[in-house]
Amino acid sequence: MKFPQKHIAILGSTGSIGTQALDVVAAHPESFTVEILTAQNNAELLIEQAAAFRPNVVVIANESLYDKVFDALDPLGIQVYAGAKAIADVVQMDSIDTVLTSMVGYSGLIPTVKAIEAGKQIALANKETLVVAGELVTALAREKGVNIYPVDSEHSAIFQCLVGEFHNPIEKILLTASGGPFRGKTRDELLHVTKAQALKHPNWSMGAKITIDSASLMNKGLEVIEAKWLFGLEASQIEVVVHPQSIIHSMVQFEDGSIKAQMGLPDMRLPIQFALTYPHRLKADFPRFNFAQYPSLTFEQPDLKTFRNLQFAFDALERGGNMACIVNAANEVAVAAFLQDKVGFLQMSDLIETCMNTVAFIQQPTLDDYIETDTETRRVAESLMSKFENLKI
Ligand SMILES: NC(=O)C1=CN([C@@H]2O[C@H](COP(=O)(O)OP(=O)(O)OC[C@H]3O[C@@H](n4cnc5c(N)ncnc54)[C@H](OP(=O)(O)O)[C@@H]3O)[C@@H](O)[C@H]2O)C=CC1
Ligand SMILES: CC(=O)[C@@H](O)[C@H](O)COP(=O)(O)O
Ligand SMILES: [Mn+2]
Repeated sequence: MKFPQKHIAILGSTGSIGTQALDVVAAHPESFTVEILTAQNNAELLIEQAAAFRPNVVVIANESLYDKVFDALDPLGIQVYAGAKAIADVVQMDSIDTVLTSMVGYSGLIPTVKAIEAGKQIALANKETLVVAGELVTALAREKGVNIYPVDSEHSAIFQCLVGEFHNPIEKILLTASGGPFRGKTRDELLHVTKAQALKHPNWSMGAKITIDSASLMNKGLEVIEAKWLFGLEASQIEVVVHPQSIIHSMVQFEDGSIKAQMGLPDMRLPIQFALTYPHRLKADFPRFNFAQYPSLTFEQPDLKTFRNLQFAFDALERGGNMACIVNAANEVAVAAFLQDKVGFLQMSDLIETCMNTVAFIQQPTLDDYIETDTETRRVAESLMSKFENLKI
């Protein structure tokens, strides 16, 4: 079977996933045409990428940067738009068949919904979309006959284990977690950790938000929720296993007890490429794993009492409705505040817990309810923050 050329939009092309996606494209120019690139603030890199990959369209979300991007790219015949609404509009263009959602945070939700409504295939890096509105988004994808291919390394691993097994029920998945830079630390030791320490992930180089999420195990919590919606699982079928080396990217256990694992060196280009090329595997020169260099692969249980965010994610799954949307919005405010030295590391969890107990719960949310919940949670979280700032340890 020949791999058909894909016409892609890369949302968040200037980020960690976006730039690695462009590396994948550059290595296979015959397989991909980049039609659309988008970014938030990094106009210089967006212009540079557009000059190299010659998309038809670019969008800069920050409207104040429109003139700068337009002046650079209009002479190249590239259409330039600005604003969040423009991102949600361009993903519906006829010229594309696939959208890689690699922007960070809640900003991914509406463009992903619009792309699915237009029947585009989704390569999903933006896990927050499924955390906020997984039930709605996956139902819409089924209705429109759209596939959502996971980019997140763990979910790609699970997907790769399931190829050839789609008719076999999953008994459970084993979602691996590195444990982050603070694995093994006590709450007392976490009281005074700095953002510089939290930004040092042991195995992966990623954007700031997901790196802080990894340090607090919120990333694993978001991934538990992401896995539920991608693979149609109950919370009881999702087990988190700490695996500090990040070589086994996750595992699936079937009903006969067999466990399949997907392994490799930590390198996001592989899951990005597989999400864009499934069911094909394109030849790639990513560095190969060598067992002799890893004589010991180790496993341990997560510490949910110290890293409370992971427990909150399981609680949110049990509550259902808009609870995961509340957790996500509170976490986005908490992480931004931690990165600005406004709250301490452990206070991020306190902020999320208070929002979970404060913001109105809705059992059957509509898209408008999710949007309202996100806005309301941010309002509550910001107002709580002023109190937390005074208490900062
Ligand atoms: N990095 C990784 O290895 C992995 C990432 N993911 C997920 O992929 C997503 C992207 O992560 P990552 O690449 O690390 O993030 P980065 O912060 O590196 O990049 C984010 C991208 O999104 C753009 N962006 C930021 N805010 C907005 C906004 N409000 N509207 C539109 N665009 C915006 C940024 O533009 P600008 O540069 O102009 O600010 C940038 O292009 C996240 O959801 C993350 O959880 C999942 C697995 C692994
Ligand atoms: C590369 C990737 O998928 C990240 O989500 C990574 O998994 C973060 O690692 P931990 O959250 O396990 O520390
Ligand atoms: Mn991951």
